Amino acid sequence: MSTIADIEQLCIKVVLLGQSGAGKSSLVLRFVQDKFYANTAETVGAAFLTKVLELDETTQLKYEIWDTAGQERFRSLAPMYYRNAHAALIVFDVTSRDSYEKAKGWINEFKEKSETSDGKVIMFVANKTDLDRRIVETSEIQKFCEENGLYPFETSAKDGTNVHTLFTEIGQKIPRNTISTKSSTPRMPPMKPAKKCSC
Ligand SMILES: Nc1nc2c(ncn2[C@@H]2O[C@H](COP(=O)(O)OP(=O)(O)OP(=O)(O)O)[C@@H](O)[C@H]2O)c(=O)[nH]1
Repeated sequence: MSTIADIEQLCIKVVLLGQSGAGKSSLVLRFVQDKFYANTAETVGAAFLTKVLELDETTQLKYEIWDTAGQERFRSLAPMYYRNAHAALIVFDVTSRDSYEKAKGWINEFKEKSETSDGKVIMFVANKTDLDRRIVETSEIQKFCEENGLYPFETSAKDGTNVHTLFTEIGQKIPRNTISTKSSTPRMPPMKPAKKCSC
């Protein structure tokens, strides 16, 4: 019957890495809930959030997002969260050179230790671009990304600039053959949630 649809769900694992205060949790909350909080509690260990986007009538993209804690005392936990991730968002605060330098330090660690197969996507995310006391300039970031094969992205979790685009681009850049899929059982409209994937 034409009203029965098979919904395929593609699951991608995304991890956020970067110094404490860079705005990792704020970016995730902007994407998942479209909210921003001026005062946030520091992340302890990691937080896990999901969001499902409809790609078309028969395909959903499920983001399984690990928002890691930036405090140094949690650093040794990070491999648990970035292992087998399809994509990493390495985030820094454009008003802090220290935050930028710390972000650079995450790149090799993720490249070498994430154990993700082909098609690893690394977004180098310059956050807090709404602030006028910016220190790390776009030209410097672009040059660094060109030299290191990264995708540069400028965002503001506060005003929402580029946040949705950042996450949708991740979905587009990850090669489809590296993403696990699960077809839901056939179902009738109105739509029920698709069967959960196991990745
Ligand atoms: N102006 C501005 N402030 C931001 C932005 N993103 C985050 N903040 C603020 O920066 C502070 C830290 O943000 P968080 O999202 O908690 O930072 P985090 O990287 O998750 O920090 P940890 O959990 O400690 O690793 C909070 O006060 C946020 O409100 C932004 O884009 N613009």
